[in-house]
Amino acid sequence: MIDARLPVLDLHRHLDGNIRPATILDLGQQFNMVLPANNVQALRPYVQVQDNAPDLVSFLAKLDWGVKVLGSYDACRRVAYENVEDLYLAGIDYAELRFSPGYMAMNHQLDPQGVVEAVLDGVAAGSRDFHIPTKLIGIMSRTVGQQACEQELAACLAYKDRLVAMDLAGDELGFPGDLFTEHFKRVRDAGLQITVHAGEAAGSASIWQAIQALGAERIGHGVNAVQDAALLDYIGEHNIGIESCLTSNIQTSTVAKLSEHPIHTFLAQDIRVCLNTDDPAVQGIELRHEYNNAAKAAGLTPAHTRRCQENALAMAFMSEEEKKTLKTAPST
Ligand SMILES: O=c1[nH]cnc2c1ncn2[C@@H]1O[C@H](CO)[C@@H](O)[C@H]1O
Ligand SMILES: [Zn+2]
Repeated sequence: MIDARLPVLDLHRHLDGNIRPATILDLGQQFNMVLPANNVQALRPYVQVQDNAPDLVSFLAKLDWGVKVLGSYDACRRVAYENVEDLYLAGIDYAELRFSPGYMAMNHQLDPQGVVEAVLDGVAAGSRDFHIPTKLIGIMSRTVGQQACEQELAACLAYKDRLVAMDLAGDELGFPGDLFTEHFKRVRDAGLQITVHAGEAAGSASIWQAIQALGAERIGHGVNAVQDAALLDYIGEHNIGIESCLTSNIQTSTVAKLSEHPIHTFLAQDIRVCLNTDDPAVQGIELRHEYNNAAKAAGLTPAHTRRCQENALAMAFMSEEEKKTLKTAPST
C-alpha cells in the first residue's frame, strides 16, 4: 500500500526494459522491419512476459524486440521521453532510470556515445514537460563480455556529469563480477556511485564481490543474501541498499513464491530495502502493482511498505537537499 504522505520512488527501472509495445510496432514500421506481429495485441506475447520464464536469461530475451527497433538516435530519444511520461502516468514522484547504451546501439550499429546523448536529451525533455525529477544510471551489459563493456563504459563516462551511477546487469551466472573489477575502478575514479545486479541468478558470493571488489553501495535484487548470515549483518551495518523487484523475481524464477521472498528477512533485520519495478513494460506491471498487489501477496503490512518508501528516499542517489525538496513537495 502506498502512503500518500511519502513520496513514491522507483530506483530500479530499466529504461530499455520499458519500451511500449505500441512504440515497438510504430518504430518497427518506421524502419521497415519485419516484426513477429502487426498489431499490439498480437505483438504482446513476443515482448511481454506471459508465463514466468524458467530462468533469468530467458526472461531477458523478452527485452530484445524493444531495442531491435531502435534504428536511430531519434528513436532512442523518443523511448527515453516516453519513459518519463510513463512515470507521470504511474504517479511516480522521482525515478532513477537505468539503461545500457551498448544494448540499445547494437542492432543498428549506432554509436553508444550518441545513444547516451539521445537518452539524456529525451529524459531531460520529459522531466521538464512532466515535472518529474529523474536521474540516470549507465549500465554495462555483462552478457556482451569485458571488451564490449569497456566501450559501453567509455560512452557513459563521456557524459559522467549527467549520470549519477553505473550498474552491471545481464547474465550474472555466465559473466561473474570478477571480470569487471577494472571497469569499476574507472567508475570510482570518475566519481560515480555504484549499484550492481547481484545475488539474483548467482549466490551470496556474488554480492560480497559486488560490495568489496566493485564498490557497490546498492545491490539490485540481492535475493540470495539470505543464504549468508554474515553478509546480512554486513549489509545492515554498512547501510547497503537492496533494490527489491518482487514481480521480476517471480517472473525470472529467482523466487518460487512471494510469500517466501527474502524481503521479509531484510525488513525484519532493518536492512535498507525498497520496492521497485525492474522492466515495467516487459513485465506488464507498474510500481503501484508492486506496492498494492505484490507486496500484499508477499504478506507485507502497511508498516512494511511505508518503511520501503522511507528506505527508497534514504537510498536514492540524491543530495540531502534534493531529498528534502522531494519530501515536502505536494504529491501529484
Ligand atoms: O532483472 C534483470 N536482471 C539482470 N539484468 C537485467 C534485468 N533486467 C534487465 N536487465 C539487463 O539490463 C540491460 C538493459 O538495461 C540488459 O543487459 C538486460 O539484459
Ligand atoms: Zn534490473
